[in-house]
Amino acid sequence: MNTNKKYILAIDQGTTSSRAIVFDKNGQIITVGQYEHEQIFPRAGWVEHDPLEIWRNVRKSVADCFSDAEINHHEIASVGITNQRETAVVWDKNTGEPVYNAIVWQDTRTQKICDELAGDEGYDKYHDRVGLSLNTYFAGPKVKWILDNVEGARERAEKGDLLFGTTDSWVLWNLTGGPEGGVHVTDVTNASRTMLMNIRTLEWEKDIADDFGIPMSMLPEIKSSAEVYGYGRARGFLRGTPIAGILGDQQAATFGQACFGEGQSKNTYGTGNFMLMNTGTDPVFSENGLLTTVAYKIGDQKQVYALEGSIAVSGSLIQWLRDNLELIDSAADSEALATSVEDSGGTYFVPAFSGLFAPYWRPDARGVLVGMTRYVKKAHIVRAALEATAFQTREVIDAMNADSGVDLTELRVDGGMTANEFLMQFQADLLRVPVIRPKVVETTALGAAYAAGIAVGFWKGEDDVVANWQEDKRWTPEMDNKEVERQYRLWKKAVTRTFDWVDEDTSTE
Ligand SMILES: Nc1ncnc2c1ncn2[C@@H]1O[C@H](COP(=O)(O)OP(=O)(O)O)[C@@H](O)[C@H]1O
Ligand SMILES: O=P(O)(O)OC[C@H](O)CO
Repeated sequence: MNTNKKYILAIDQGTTSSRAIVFDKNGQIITVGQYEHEQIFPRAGWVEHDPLEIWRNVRKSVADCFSDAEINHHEIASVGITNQRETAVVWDKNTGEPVYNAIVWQDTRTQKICDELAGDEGYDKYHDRVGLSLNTYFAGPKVKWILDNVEGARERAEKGDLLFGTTDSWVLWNLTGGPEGGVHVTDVTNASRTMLMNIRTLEWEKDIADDFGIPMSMLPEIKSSAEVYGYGRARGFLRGTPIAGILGDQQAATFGQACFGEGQSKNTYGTGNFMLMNTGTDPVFSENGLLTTVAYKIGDQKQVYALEGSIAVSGSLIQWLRDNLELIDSAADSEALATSVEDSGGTYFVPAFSGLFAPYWRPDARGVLVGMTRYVKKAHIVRAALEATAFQTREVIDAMNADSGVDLTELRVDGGMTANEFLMQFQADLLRVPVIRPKVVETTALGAAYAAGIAVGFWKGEDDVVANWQEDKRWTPEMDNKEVERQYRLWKKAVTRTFDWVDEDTSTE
């Protein structure tokens, strides 16, 4: 291998921002470029991003990295891409113009589409083939919505002019040349979030695509998570550089956290919360509201599966307290406020803003703040909002335990909210096991970097990932168990108050 190649570049196209991060051989961060993009809320329940803004931000993030560290593409061995999953982009392959904004994973406008597809057979009708139940969360229904609602889109799609991709595919296609030879590919982990891929064969299910009215010509080619997909376009910053890793962001974090053994788990605390448990080389089908997903596939090795507990709203509740209620000036302020009071003053905040995801999957739920009295101050509400993340995680872990029989002995954590020490301590209290944060908390980008590095021989394999992983801090349970169970019981009672809120006549379109 060429010794000039000292680094791997990871592009993390997340829900709130796009980042580029340069890593060295020890998995340490050299430099970061980051740009936030606009969150577009055209109606209640709708969430969109501008794909062109995202692509612009990716380019700017890469340029910032190169200028900060005074490096160029000659020193980059390969590029890995990781991304917010399920967010659907449809664009014209001749012009590179999106036909509509990206419809984001949190968006609930496709409820009617899911109801109609479910018909008499129910929401689980594809579960055995794709590992998922019909839900607004996944990409397939969003593509159908675009084809059904954007004028002329279906005809253009049927003519073969339109392409679909999650944001990994969108970024890869643009990086590799766009209309001039762009590569239209996704990886198995992202494809496993569309409802269109067979979870065992890792191939598109034509029957299901037909049910959704999605022409096969729109779908990207499904490849492994670590192989060379293409090379940076001639006039870009990454000219000639192999793009060699793609993992959906939660799978990338699982990889970056070195969860390679069956039963090993990580929990990422970002916009939402996503816990994944490695279940080995055969899919496990949940009976407790978890998703079956592909964790990773390295080149032509057999794929590894995971059970996933997805929580739609965690860090975004803190953003909402900041932006919509203006209770705090910054997300970090939530910690000082929460610890200025002894407890949540009897309040419980269930942020069912997009319905409830795991383990309930209740699209009819909406957010509630219960237990309010005149005693309650803003600090109690902020504390309840932080505690909500930990309670939701406990519910997911209970479901994991029921499905897998694995008793968690520790939890590896990462993501923006793990900066909050109060939350981490409360999490350890609720779970009764140590919560452990690694030194590099950018595990999402790191996981994609590892996949890309392994594909080109920069790293040898998973052993290098394990060797580079280092513990930074751990929180151990302190709260009295009786008190934990009392609060957890009240939390569950609060959850039941969110159900059945959306009536037949509530518009979701
Ligand atoms: N100190 C903090 N306390 C609580 N929440 C925080 C803190 N710092 C960041 N967050 C939350 O973490 C989220 C950002 O985490 P990040 O991992 O960057 O998210 P994503 O990858 O989903 O864009 C935001 O929703 C923010 O509100
Ligand atoms: O971009 P994040 O970190 O909020 O992750 C989004 C998830 O991939 C959605 O499934």
